[in-house]
Amino acid sequence: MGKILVTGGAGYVGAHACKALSRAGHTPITFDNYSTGWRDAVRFGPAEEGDLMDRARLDEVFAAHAPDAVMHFAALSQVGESVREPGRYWLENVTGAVNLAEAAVAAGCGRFIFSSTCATYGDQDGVVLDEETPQRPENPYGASKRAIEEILRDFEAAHGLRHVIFRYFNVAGADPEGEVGEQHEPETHLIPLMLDAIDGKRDALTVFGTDYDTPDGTCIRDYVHVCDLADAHVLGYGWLDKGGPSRAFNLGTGHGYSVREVIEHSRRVTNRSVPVVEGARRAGDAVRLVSGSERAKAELGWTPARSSLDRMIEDAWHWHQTGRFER
Ligand SMILES: NC(=O)c1ccc[n+]([C@@H]2O[C@H](COP(=O)([O-])OP(=O)(O)OC[C@H]3O[C@@H](n4cnc5c(N)ncnc54)[C@H](O)[C@@H]3O)[C@@H](O)[C@H]2O)c1
Ligand SMILES: O=c1ccn([C@@H]2O[C@H](COP(=O)(O)OP(=O)(O)O[C@H]3O[C@H](CO)[C@@H](O)[C@H](O)[C@H]3O)[C@@H](O)[C@H]2O)c(=O)[nH]1
Repeated sequence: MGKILVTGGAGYVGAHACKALSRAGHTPITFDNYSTGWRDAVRFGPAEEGDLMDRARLDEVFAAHAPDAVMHFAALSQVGESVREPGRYWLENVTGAVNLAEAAVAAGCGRFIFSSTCATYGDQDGVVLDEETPQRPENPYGASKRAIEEILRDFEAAHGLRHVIFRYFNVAGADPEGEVGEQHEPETHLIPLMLDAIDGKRDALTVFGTDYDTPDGTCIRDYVHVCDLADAHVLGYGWLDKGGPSRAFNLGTGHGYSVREVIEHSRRVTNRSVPVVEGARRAGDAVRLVSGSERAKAELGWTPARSSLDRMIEDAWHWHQTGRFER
C-alpha cells in the first residue's frame, strides 16, 4: 500500500481520488492552498496546507511524509478564464508543476501521475481523439497542460521520474454516497450551472453558442463520471508501482453529447424544466471533443462503468440537493 501526495486533494476531482485511494488501502496526503478547494472535502487522509509556488514548503512536505508517488491535480483549469488571463495560466500551472517535479526528484520520489486534459488536442475536424492524435491546443489552459506533459518527458530523461498522464475529457457527477461532490465558486461548468437553474438558484442557463457546425449547433463534449476517473488513478498508481513505463491515457467514454442534449437529459432525470437562454460563443471553446479511450481499457483494465450521462446527472443532482462545503 502506498503513500500518495495528492496536490489539489481539496478540489473536485482530487477529493474523489482521495476517497478511491483510501478505499483501495492507500494513504492520500492532500497538499492544497484552498484557493478553489474546500477544507471539508479533505476526509480521507491527512492534509498539508501549502502553495505549489512555494518550493521550500513542498520540500518540507516531502520530508515529512516520504510519499511513494505524486498525483498532481492542482491547477487553474478554466478554458474561458485562460483566454482572458493567459499569464496566470502559464506562470502558475507550469511553475507549480516544475516545482513539484523538482521536489519529487530531490526527495527520491520517482512516480508522477498528472491530470492533463483533452483540451491539449483542440478541434480536429471530427476525428476521434486517441493518444496518438497530434496535440494542438486552442487556448492557454490546454497549452499550459501540453507544456507540462513535455516537461514530464524531460524529467524522465534527465532524472528517471516515471509518469502517467491522464487526459480527462469532461468530468461530471459526484460521489454517489454524497460525501464529496462538485462545488466551484464561481461555478463555470455546464452540469452544476444547469442544476442551479433548475432549482432556481440562478435565473437561467446560458447556452454558449448555437451556430457551431454540429447537428444542433451546440458544442459536443465527452462526459466521464468523476468516480470512474478516481478509479483510473488507483490503476495508474498500480501501473507505476509494478514498474510500468511512462504512458499517456485518455479518460472518456467515446460518446459525445451536445449542450442541448445535456439539457434534455437533465430535464428528464430531474423531471423539472430547465430555464435556458441562448448566448454568444465562449472564447477558447473547441467545437467537438470526443475520446478514443481504448488504451486505458486495454492496458489499465479501466472501465467507465458509471459514466452514462443520466447516471452522472443523477449523482450530481443528489449532491446538489444534499451536500455543501462551507468556507
Ligand atoms: N473538471 C474537469 O472537467 C477537468 C477536465 C480535465 C482536466 N481537469 C484537470 O483536473 C484537475 C482538477 O480539476 P478540478 O475540477 O478538481 O479543479 P478544482 O479547482 O476543483 O481543484 C483544484 C484544487 O487545486 C488547489 N490548488 C490550485 N492551485 C494551487 C496551488 N498553487 N497550490 C496548491 N493547491 C492549489 C485548489 O485549491 C483546489 O483544491 C485540474 O488539473 C484540471 O485541469 C479537470
Ligand atoms: O454556462 C455554460 C457553461 C458551459 N457551456 C458549454 O458547455 C460545454 C462544457 O463546458 P464546461 O462545463 O465549462 O467544460 P469545458 O469548457 O469543456 O472544460 C472542462 O472540461 C475540459 C475538458 O474538455 C477540462 O480540461 C476543463 O478543465 C474543464 O473545465 C462547453 O461547450 C461550454 O461552452 C454552456 O453552454 N453554458
